[in-house]
Amino acid sequence: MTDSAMTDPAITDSAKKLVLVVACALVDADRRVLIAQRPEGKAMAGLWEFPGGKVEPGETPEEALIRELREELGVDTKTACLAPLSFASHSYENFHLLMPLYVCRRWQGLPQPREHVALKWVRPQRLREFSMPEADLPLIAPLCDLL
Ligand SMILES: Nc1nc2c([nH]c(=O)n2[C@@H]2O[C@H](COP(=O)(O)OP(=O)(O)OP(=O)(O)O)[C@@H](O)[C@H]2O)c(=O)[nH]1
Repeated sequence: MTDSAMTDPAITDSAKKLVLVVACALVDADRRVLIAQRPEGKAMAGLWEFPGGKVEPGETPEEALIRELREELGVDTKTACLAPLSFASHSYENFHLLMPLYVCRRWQGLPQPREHVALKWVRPQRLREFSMPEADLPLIAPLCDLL
């Protein structure tokens, strides 16, 4: 590594693995957003996140999100019901997260916490009262603006 690569944060950041994760703000009729609490034993345990997960090879982001919503919450939706809102680009210690956030207002089924400890419907203005992953914090303002 050159001297400049060791001191320039842009260059050192680019050495981190880029991880593509899709996330979704499910929005109910009262304009509340669904957040889910991460279980013990996982990184960032106890934090409240938007449902979603990593995009697997061969999947579009929308396919990945539809799969994750089914696996994590037991709800079904389709691409036409997923509206891109914003994205997070955040450097964690071991990887750089790129996370598009979609809004979904139409789905089938009642969300169940299949992989999380708990689920909560929250008005976007109250999201700051919950501990969320650092990457998610800039996503709160666009949700407040929208809802
Ligand atoms: N689903 C989701 N993941 C988020 C959010 N914010 C955030 O930093 N992440 C990070 O993005 C990654 C999500 O990938 P994941 O859900 O497939 O990974 P995981 O750690 O739960 O499990 P895994 O690595 O065993 O698959 C995690 O590192 C998670 O901490 C968020 O709002 N929603």
